[in-house]
Amino acid sequence: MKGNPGSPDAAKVTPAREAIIRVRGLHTAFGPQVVHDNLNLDVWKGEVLGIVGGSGTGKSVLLRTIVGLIRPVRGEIQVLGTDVINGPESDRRAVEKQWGVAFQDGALFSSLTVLQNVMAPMREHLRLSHGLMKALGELKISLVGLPPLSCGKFPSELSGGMRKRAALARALALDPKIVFLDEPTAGLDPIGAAAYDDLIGELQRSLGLTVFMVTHDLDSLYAICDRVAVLAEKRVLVEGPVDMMATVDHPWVQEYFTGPRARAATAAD
Ligand SMILES: Nc1ncnc2c1ncn2[C@@H]1O[C@H](COP(=O)(O)OP(=O)(O)OP(=O)(O)O)[C@@H](O)[C@H]1O
Repeated sequence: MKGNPGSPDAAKVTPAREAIIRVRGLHTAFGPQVVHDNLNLDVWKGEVLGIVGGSGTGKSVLLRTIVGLIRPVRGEIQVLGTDVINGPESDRRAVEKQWGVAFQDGALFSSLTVLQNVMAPMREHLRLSHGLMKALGELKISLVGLPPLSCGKFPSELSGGMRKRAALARALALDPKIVFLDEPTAGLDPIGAAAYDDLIGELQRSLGLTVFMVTHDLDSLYAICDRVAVLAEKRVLVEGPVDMMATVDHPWVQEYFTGPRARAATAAD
């Protein structure tokens, strides 16, 4: 198993792959509450990385910190080689166009239609004609498996699963290199969740995306994740392929990856 990049033996065991996201010495806190303390993480180009951990271990905070919604107390985060914490704002703005984010609840603009939602990042970052943005928006919407009819619907007129797909279409609006997903299958029935996993896997392969996915869904981990990073004790406790997690000697990791739900997910894989 690959060690935490902060560990002394990391250089020996880390394969020569390109880190598209590199987090070093991250310290995040809300007042007196420390969420991350000296957290290190590498996300490899082209992988689907699942971020797991008990409730409140800081998975969503990590995602939100990487995409610039939360300012850490200290630490370094490089995305595509750009220092997004301490570098110039213009560099951050440039790299921001290269990622898309789909939040758990979709976080779609309720007063905009699905198509207008998908076109919103294009309006902000691209200088294209309305017709071209509309055509691109419709393309993204079909890419995530939504019917053309959904283009004119408002988020409140969609099912939960459709809202998640619409959020994904918006995350793909600018042809990003990296997609951040916060609990993408939460609230979906098992068939809907499996279909969403298939979609992510297919998009990752066809578009060459790197996917950073916060999840509690063991089925997703086994179905589409190349690697898993476990958050515990305010840091990345361990990272490596999902089928190696059962060998990790840590109570939470053992319970999570060898419990009955894990056995069911492995059997279904
Ligand atoms: N904006 C905020 N202000 C204050 N505290 C926050 C804020 N956002 C998160 N926290 C706290 O940070 C901790 C980590 O939250 P986070 O949402 O990252 O957990 P999580 O690992 O994603 O949990 P879950 O699996 O339950 O979603 C929690 O204790 C939470 O209350």
